[in-house]
Amino acid sequence: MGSQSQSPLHVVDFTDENMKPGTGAWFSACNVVRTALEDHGCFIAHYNRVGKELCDSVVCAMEHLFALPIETKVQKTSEKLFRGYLGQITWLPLYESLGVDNPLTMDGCQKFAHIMWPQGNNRFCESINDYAKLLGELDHMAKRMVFESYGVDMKRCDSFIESSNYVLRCMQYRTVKMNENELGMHCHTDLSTISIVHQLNNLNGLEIKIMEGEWCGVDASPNLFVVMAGDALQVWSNRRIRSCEHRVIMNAKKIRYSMGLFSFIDNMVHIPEELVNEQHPLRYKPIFNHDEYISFYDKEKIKDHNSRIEAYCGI
Ligand SMILES: O=C(O)CCC(=O)C(=O)O
Ligand SMILES: [Fe+2]
Repeated sequence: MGSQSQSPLHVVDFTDENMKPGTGAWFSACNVVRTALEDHGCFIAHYNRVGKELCDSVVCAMEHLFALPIETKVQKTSEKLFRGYLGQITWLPLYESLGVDNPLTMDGCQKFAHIMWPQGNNRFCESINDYAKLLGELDHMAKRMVFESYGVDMKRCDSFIESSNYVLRCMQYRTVKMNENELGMHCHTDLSTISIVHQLNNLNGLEIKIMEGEWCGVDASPNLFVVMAGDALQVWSNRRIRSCEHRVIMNAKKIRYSMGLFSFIDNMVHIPEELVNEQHPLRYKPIFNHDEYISFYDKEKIKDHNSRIEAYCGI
């Protein structure tokens, strides 16, 4: 399964209160973000706004959620891919997940909670919504940094953010039984623009592919979040950024909980002209329909993300 190596992943410090647009700290962080996304499709955000206490209450919410009977969990269905209940998958036996649609709004959290607990569950909704909003702020900052680092107008970034929709996927990995494979989640790229992944209860497992055959583990901490480029950001960036290949190896001795905030675009995605020049000729059709791409993924089942993107919008 390839070897582990010392972390070459870039870390961006979001704990500095003075790091605001226009400052030197912001400017240098933008450069690190761009280099990291171009090199590995991801960076590690050191972000302390969630903190241990909120993490603990979200872990508690996850324990209650996944302890519900399967018949209840399967009630969360969705027309959209990967947003309903996923579990009992023969080739991914350790994995179970549930997607909360529109988690940045209290209404989204309540709609989800009502499916799981018809009488409602305020405590669950409050923790999940507080947590998702903080991840949402990180998502917005990451997008601003990406746009700024390529010199793309901030108004374009604001409309990119405004036309984003989010799902918070709550994930549980059970421990392996004797002689069972430790693969928690196969190697893949996400279909999102940006995904933020958090190893919620401090158990490692997430690995990033840094080169063919070389994997790099990510340390779990309440303050470390992996910000990954998805396929849609690869297209938006005219393939300057590559979408992040990752997997989960489940060698923990306890149930592992992780969270992913995935963002998608409602409108068309336009490749900015700032990203196209002689050195970087246009690689994809300049207008990309994110929903249509997800349907294409579902229908065509092309595993390799570069071949999939190429087949959908290559020129
Ligand atoms: O559980 C994790 O750490 C990552 C999960 C993941 O990659 C995904 O849901 O797309
Ligand atoms: Fe993923």
